[in-house]
Amino acid sequence: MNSKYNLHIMGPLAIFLILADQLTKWIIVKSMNIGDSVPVIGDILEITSHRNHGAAWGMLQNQMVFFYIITLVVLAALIYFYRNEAPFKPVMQLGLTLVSAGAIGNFIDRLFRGNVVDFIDTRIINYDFPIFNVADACLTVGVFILIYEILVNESKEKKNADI
Ligand SMILES: CCC[C@@H]1OC(=O)[C@@H](C)C[C@H](C)CCCCC(=O)CCC[C@@H](CC)/C=C/C=C(\COC)CC[C@@H](O)[C@@H](O)C[C@H](O)CNC1=O
Repeated sequence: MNSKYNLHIMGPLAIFLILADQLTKWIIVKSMNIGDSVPVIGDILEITSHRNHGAAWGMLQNQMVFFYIITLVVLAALIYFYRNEAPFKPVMQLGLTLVSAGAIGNFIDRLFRGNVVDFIDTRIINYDFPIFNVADACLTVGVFILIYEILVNESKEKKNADI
């Protein structure tokens, strides 16, 4: 994992995550009615068939054109950073790959379904977290990896500057 772009790893990983996201959503659409819920781990984790016409927490309902534009801008930014900031930085490449796969997964839903299929229904420490999907999980983990990478890099650069 130390070639300049590691595309032989990140490419297949992105494709796998997008396929996993689309396959899980397809199974939910085909096998459950909207609102159906199946307990997996007590009431901590359930599979609930849900549709979101907005963004996280249902923000900006039915603003599909806005979501298309935002997603394309996000993807363009991710490609730019991958080419210009991520060479020889596998952790940053991983974060960018996860965010890209998540954005594409939800983009496919918005384009062909007009909404996003959600089904992972968790209750974390009694907080009823919004129902989400594999693409959201990729986006969120990818965002945290990028935040970590940027913070770690900044602290390293400061240390080098102090020497
Ligand atoms: C994850 C980003 C949301 C995702 O953004 C996308 O598609 C991107 C590519 C395009 C959006 C139009 C633009 C980004 C808006 C920014 C945003 O929203 C800030 C979010 C912060 C984030 C920390 C990074 C919290 C996390 C929340 C959730 C995820 O929990 C794991 C709950 C998900 C449920 O509300 C679920 O119903 C959502 C539904 O699936 C549609 N998903 C989206 O809009």
